[in-house]
Amino acid sequence: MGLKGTLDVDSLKQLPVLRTLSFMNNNFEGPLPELKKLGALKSVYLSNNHFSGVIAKDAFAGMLSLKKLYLAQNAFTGAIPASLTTLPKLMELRLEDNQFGGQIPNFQQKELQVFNVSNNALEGSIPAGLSNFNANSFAGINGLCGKPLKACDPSTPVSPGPSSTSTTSSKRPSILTIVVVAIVGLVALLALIGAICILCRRNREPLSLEAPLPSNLQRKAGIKESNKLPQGSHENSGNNKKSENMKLSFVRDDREKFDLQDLLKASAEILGSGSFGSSYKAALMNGQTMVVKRFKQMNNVGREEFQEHMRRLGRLRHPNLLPLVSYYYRKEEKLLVSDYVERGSLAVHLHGHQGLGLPSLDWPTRLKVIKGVTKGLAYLYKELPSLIAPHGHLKSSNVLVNESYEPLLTDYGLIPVVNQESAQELMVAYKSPEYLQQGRITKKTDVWGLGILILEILTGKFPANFLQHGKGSEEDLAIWVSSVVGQEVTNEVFDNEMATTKNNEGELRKLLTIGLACCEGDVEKRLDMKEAIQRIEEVKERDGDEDFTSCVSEAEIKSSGVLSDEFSYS
Ligand SMILES: Nc1ncnc2c1ncn2[C@@H]1O[C@H](COP(=O)(O)OP(=O)(O)OP(=O)(O)O)[C@@H](O)[C@H]1O
Repeated sequence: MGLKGTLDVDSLKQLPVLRTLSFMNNNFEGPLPELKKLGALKSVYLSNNHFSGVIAKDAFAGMLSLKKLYLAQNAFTGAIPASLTTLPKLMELRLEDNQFGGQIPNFQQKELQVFNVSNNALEGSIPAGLSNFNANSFAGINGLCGKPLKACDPSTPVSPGPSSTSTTSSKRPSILTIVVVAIVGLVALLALIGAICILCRRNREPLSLEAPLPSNLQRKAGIKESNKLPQGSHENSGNNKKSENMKLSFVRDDREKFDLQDLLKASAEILGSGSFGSSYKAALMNGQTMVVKRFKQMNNVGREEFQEHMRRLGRLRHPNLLPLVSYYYRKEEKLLVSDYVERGSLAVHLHGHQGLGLPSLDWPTRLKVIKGVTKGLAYLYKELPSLIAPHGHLKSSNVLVNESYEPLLTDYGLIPVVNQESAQELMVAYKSPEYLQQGRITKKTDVWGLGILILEILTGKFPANFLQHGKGSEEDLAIWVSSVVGQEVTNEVFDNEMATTKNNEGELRKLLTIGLACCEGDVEKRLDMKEAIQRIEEVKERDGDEDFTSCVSEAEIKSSGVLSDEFSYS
């Protein structure tokens, strides 16, 4: 568009969900904008402008989500910033047609798929981590050597660590390298001695985590850590029982471990405040992004029983369950840690998508979500037979969706550990008609939750009680459900953003009828989970579909064990 001038990053900071920035093919000038102020960016396209000058070494520090960076065809000079080598998710880097000098920093990211530094003034050897790229990625640079280009002269400096900015000639750096190596060696030795001293001291005086870094989880969340915590290792080697009990406990073996300290120091962002407390997104330095949910009312059982229950939840494995990764136990509060799911919750996709510029969910996607939720529930029923309501807190904000819109249930299986009083006040299971009328929860309580969810997905209406976080709104929900039940099923009932056609009308109605049967107030008349699953699996995307869809679904169910003979809720 021929835009020119400089970019005002500070004004863009007011767009917290901004993920992609593109000003390619314009006439912007001046130094590289301070992109790290927009730390959540995933893609930055600034190629073919007039940006110039040296880019600071740490210009990209902390941009842990950055996947694509296009700065080609500008007039940048100086070294390629070393902080680029620390970006865990970097997949595409295009720096061609600039005047970058010095050596290429030591890129080692395995995800890197596109890399181009051609037509710059670089020199030295190509780092081993880049040797698989095509020679075109390094074209037009005489000073470079090593795979995929010609072999290096023995005197050529080996690719430097991330902080090198050397622009010296090919002979002198070898002396420089020796000096650098000597200094690095000395520093390493001092660090080792320092570490030994610290370790010795730690044995006597456990480290306190009272020194929060700016913008870390501890400060944002106000998580109290008055107790002394165990040392860096998650496998506490000491016999100190108190320390043993203060560690972050992993319930899965297949996950890279991290410490509570790592979590507390991670840069954090609040995802939202639910009925129990807040959930935080924490970006760890090792590239993992986790969600930490704080629970204050979770003292229904003692420590041992709590731990046993967490281990039980940790053993669950199903494509439609968000796995619990680890937890932290403290008498006053518990933290449950799971993976961050980029696409967020079903609630956002159903009710908040317009504000975020997301498309509304179409009918096939909604059907897929309902089928996935059903499979996840069936699995919970099979694996947690001792729980009367194995999920217990089913609602659209507790259904996350992955990249392919496969639903992932979260906050499941928590009724046994949540304080009874709070559970009654806050958890969806306790809003069921049978609880409100007879004060009981049954094996069909989750079916009722499923029914509400189906109605919510089909009508696009937000059950009022969810808006109010479940407080004092039982009536609203009941009225809402019965008002839907009372209506004749006409097409107006359906969310008009679903873009339905004549072809799928019959199937939509079929599903709505199932949803209503799941919401039947009389528990005896309500579908049980097995019936609900079978009937939902029979729903197809379109009327008149060949039996193909249902055959596939049945095969899927069988392979997941959902409809096996042992499957029974009685
Ligand atoms: N692992 C996750 N990845 C992405 N978003 C998440 C994750 N866990 C929770 N969220 C979202 O964060 C927000 C806050 O979640 P939280 O669980 O604290 O509250 P809630 O689901 O609204 O209510 P409740 O406390 O009753 O479960 C919700 O929008 C939820 O969908």
